[in-house]
Amino acid sequence: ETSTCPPTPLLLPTCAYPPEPYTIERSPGKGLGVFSRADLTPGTIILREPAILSITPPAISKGTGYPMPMISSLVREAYEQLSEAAQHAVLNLHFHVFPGELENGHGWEEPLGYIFRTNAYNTGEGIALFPKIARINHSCRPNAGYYWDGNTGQRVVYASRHIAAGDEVFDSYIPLLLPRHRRHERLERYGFTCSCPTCMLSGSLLSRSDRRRDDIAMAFMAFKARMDLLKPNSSSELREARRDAAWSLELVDWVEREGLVDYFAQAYKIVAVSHARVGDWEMASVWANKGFERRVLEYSGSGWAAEMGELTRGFIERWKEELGVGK
Ligand SMILES: C[S@@+](CC[C@H](N)C(=O)[O-])C[C@H]1O[C@@H](n2cnc3c(N)ncnc32)[C@H](O)[C@@H]1O
Repeated sequence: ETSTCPPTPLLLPTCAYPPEPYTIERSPGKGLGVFSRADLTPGTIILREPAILSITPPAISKGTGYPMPMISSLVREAYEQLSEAAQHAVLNLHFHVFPGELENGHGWEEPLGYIFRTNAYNTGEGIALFPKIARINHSCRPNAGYYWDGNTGQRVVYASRHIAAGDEVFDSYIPLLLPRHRRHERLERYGFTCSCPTCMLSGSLLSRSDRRRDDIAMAFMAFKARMDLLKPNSSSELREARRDAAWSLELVDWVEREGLVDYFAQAYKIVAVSHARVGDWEMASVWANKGFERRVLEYSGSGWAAEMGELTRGFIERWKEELGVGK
């Protein structure tokens, strides 16, 4: 069971898992779900899958939705090209319809459009269905992340934290830096109310979590404006930069407490850059390296991993200069 490695390379140099470290089973209250068959360390690839049906949607202006009848007919066209087995796999997918929607006649009289709305993911060029990945349920504290690998034309799902054998694999369908009521609004189109550990909090624990997610979103925005690496020019600017550096560590604490693994790298980068601004090259190097490790774990071939690697190398050079080593 554990001897054969998958044909596609794992990020990890050794393969201690069965070829497919997941299974698709019933998940109580959630329909089908994907479950881990082994203890998975962060970064382990769980699933790679090419699209079974893909469309290139028309360009839309930001903030407006796709014209649904048009999407529906693009999906229908693509569906007609599929083999019978592939058509069967598509029609087998779960879909959500709002009461009365089927009768309203907005061009979605058949399930294809609804199947697409409930299950499709973005690829580099379009929107597509992946029948196995479509079985992954949502959590606001997910244990899996994903990316589109344009080189192989596959969507890749990886463990973003440790997943024990038998655990359900969850990704997130929505942005997570929102309080619970706003996350639930975003999830309405999927027809369920999330009951993940974060959504099940109540009283002061829930308000704390909601506030933290809001605060993290605001802190990310505030830091974005200060990531220019300019050295402080006056004693007041230096004081402010030192305050930022201390605050950045608090931001990491919030992100880690919320278990928002998808945002760790972003928070670590903020700590690194904030400490670089005040000339603390040791802290800058250590935190940039943490961010780099995280980016590599998420997707070693990404531009973000390359960028974080560059930043880390630069900070380490400055640290070495300060220590007078490597000359
Ligand atoms: C992309 S599908 C996921 C796989 C689906 N469970 C199935 O049986 O095919 C999305 C649907 O799964 C269900 N779902 C996903 N996450 C859920 C959750 N946290 N709690 C309850 N239902 C969930 C909802 O019915 C949703 O419309």
